Amino acid sequence: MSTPDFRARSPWASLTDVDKVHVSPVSPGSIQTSLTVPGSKSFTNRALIMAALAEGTSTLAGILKSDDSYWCLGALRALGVKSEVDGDTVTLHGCGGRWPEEEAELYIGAAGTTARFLPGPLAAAGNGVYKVEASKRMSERPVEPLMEALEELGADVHYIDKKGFYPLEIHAGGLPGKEVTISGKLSSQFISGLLLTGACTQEGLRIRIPDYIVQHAYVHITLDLMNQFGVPVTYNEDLTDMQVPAKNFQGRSMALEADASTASYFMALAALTAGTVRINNLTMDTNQPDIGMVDVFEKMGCHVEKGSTYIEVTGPEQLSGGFELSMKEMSDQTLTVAALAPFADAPITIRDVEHIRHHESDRIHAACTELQKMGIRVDEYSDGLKVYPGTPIGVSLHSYDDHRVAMALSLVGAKVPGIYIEDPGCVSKTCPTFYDLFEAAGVPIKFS
Ligand SMILES: O=C(O)C1=C[C@@H](OP(=O)(O)O)[C@@H](O)[C@H](O)C1
Ligand SMILES: C=C(OP(=O)(O)O)C(=O)O
Repeated sequence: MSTPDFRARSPWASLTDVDKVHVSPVSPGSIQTSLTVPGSKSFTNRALIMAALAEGTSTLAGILKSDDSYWCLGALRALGVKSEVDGDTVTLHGCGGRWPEEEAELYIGAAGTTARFLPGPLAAAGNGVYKVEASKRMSERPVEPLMEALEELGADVHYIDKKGFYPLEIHAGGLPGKEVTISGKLSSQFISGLLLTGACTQEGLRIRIPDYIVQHAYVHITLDLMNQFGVPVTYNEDLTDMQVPAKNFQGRSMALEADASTASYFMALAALTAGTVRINNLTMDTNQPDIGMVDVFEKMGCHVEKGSTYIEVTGPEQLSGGFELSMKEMSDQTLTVAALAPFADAPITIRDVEHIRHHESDRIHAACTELQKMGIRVDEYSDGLKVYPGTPIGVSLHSYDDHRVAMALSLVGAKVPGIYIEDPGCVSKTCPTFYDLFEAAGVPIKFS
C-alpha cells in the first residue's frame, strides 16, 4: 500500500498535519447551496507553460493554486522565467522561445501535465542540461512513448534511475522538427506535450496518431489555447493528423475556466443527497471532458439546469442504475461514478478505462478495494468495474495519495455514518480547498 509522498505537497497545500477526516452524513434534501470552484488544472498548467515560452507578458486570472500548478510555476522559475502571483492571478514575463537558464534542476511534483508537457519544450527551446525530478508516483507513471518520440526528433534524454521513467536529464540543443508518430491509447498528455514541442521546433511538426486518443477533449483544450497564444495548429477531425507551425507563442491576458472535474464532486453531492448544488462559474460551454458528468447525473435521475452562467444539479429520492458507461473520454470521473453506484437501484458498469491504472493510483483497483472494504459487491475488469447496489458500512478508507480517490470517497461519507478518509491532504494536488467547500456546502467535516 502506498505511503504519501509528502515532498510533492507544496506550500499551496492544506491539511499537511492531518491524518484523517471524518465525513458525516447529511439528511436528504438538506444541501441547498451554490458555490464557486477553483480554476482548471488543465488550463492552468497549459497556460503557464505557453505564457512562459511566449514573447511578451501574460496575465492569467483565475489560476488553480494547488500542488500541480505550484510545482509547474516553480519549474518555470528555475528555467529563468520571472513571474508574480497576486491572489489567483499570475503575471509571467515570457522568455521569447528560449529558456534563459542553460542549466537547471527542476522538481515537478506529481503532475502528469507538467511531466508530459515540459520535456519537449525543454529539448526544443533549451540549450543546456536540465535535470527533472518528479514525485514517487509520477516516477512510476509512463513517459517512455513521449520520450521515444522526442528522441526520434533528435532529443537527448538520459534516464537517471530506470529506463523509461522519471527522474531524467535532457541535454538540450534545439530540435529540427518535421514528423513524428505516437500512440494516443495510453495518455492524451503525450500528444499535448508534442503539440507544445512542435511550436518550439525549427521547422514545425507533423504529429500522426496511428490509433486513437484517450480523452481527446484534452488535446482540443491544448489546440484552443495554442491558438489563443498565437500558434494555430491545423488538424483533421479525429485528431490523428496535426500540423504545428514553428512559431513563438505570443503573451496575452486571459481568464481561465473553472475546473469541471472539481465541480463534478459537488454536483455528485447533490445527486447523492437529494439536494441542490449550483456551480456558479461553470457552464456547458467548455471543452473539459468531465462536463460529460452532467449527462451521467441525468441518466441517474437528477434534474439538471444548464444556465448561461451556471449549472445546477438536483438529486432524486432514489438514484437510478442499470447501465454500462464507456468512460474513456472522461476517465478522471470513474471514481466519482463508482462512489455513487452503491446507492443506485441497479448495478453500474464502467468500461474502457484501462489507462487509469497508470494515474495517481491504480484507480480501478483502488475503487474496487475500498468499495469492498465497505461491504459492497464489485467485479473488477482489466478496463473497468461493475458496482452492485448495497448498504455501505462505515469504515476508514485509504486514499492512495490520490486526490480523486479522497474526493470521491468523501461523497460516501455524506450518506453513510462512520466514514473516515485517510490522508485527506492529498486533495491538494488539484483542490486544496476541497474540504472547506464540502463543509460550506453543508457536510460536517472533522479532522484528526
Ligand atoms: O491534459 C490534461 O490536462 C489531462 C489529461 C488526462 O490525462 P490522460 O490523457 O493521461 O489520461 C486527464 O486524466 C488529466 O487529469 C488531465
Ligand atoms: C490523472 C490526473 O492527473 P494528471 O494530470 O497528473 O495526469 C487527474 O487529475 O485525475
